[in-house]
Amino acid sequence: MRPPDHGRPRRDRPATRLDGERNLVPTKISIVFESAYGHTERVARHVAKGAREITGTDVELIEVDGESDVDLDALTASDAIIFGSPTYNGALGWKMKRFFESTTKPIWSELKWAGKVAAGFTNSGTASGDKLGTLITQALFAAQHGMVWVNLDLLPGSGEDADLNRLGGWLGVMAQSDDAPPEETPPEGDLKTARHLGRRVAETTAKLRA
Ligand SMILES: Cc1cc2nc3c(=O)[nH]c(=O)nc-3n(C[C@H](O)[C@H](O)[C@H](O)COP(=O)(O)O)c2cc1C
Repeated sequence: MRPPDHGRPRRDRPATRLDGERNLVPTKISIVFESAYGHTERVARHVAKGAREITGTDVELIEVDGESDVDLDALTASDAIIFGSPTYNGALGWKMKRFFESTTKPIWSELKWAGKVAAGFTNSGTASGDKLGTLITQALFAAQHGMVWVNLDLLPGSGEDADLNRLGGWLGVMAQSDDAPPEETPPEGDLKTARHLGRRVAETTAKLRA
């Protein structure tokens, strides 16, 4: 019996891994986020930074304010949508929920976002803080829309501030802010993880478009 060939290069088709030099497929990624005090916004900016490292990726940051409606046509024109929210009471914030519900009639009823790439991130005050509740809600929303969820392909960090995947999550980015202002927290490891997710979404989106 032949051993599995996971990870071996295939010679019968061109390599599909894309990097900054080789991504010739232009893609558009929208990052829709909520943030009351700026910590989740900082995470969003690092997700954007990672995505922009992949040449040809156009990134737009859209903050939901709970009053104005998000331009759903702009999102429909995107190849990928990344969702970000603080965790409040173990779930996502109401502004994000309001945005989710605003898509049901105009978007979900015709499955207009089916096939788009999706991913998510959250920030909360404590290390766990039940952040998973937020990420699960984001992923379920994407699933109901027929979107393709991108997770984190990372081993867990050991909890040190600079560790990639410091808090050991896989469904999306988990970040932690304490009482310090957003200039000081979340720690570098969480921001690094956010950049990683941005790059991974951009690479995956370009591969799917190619
Ligand atoms: C109403 C409320 C509920 C909260 N619930 C949680 C929680 O369940 N878990 C947690 O770790 N932090 C919780 N926090 C802390 C927030 O998650 C944290 O302040 C927030 O992520 C900061 O993000 P922002 O600066 O983007 O608003 C809560 C804060 C508020 C105001």
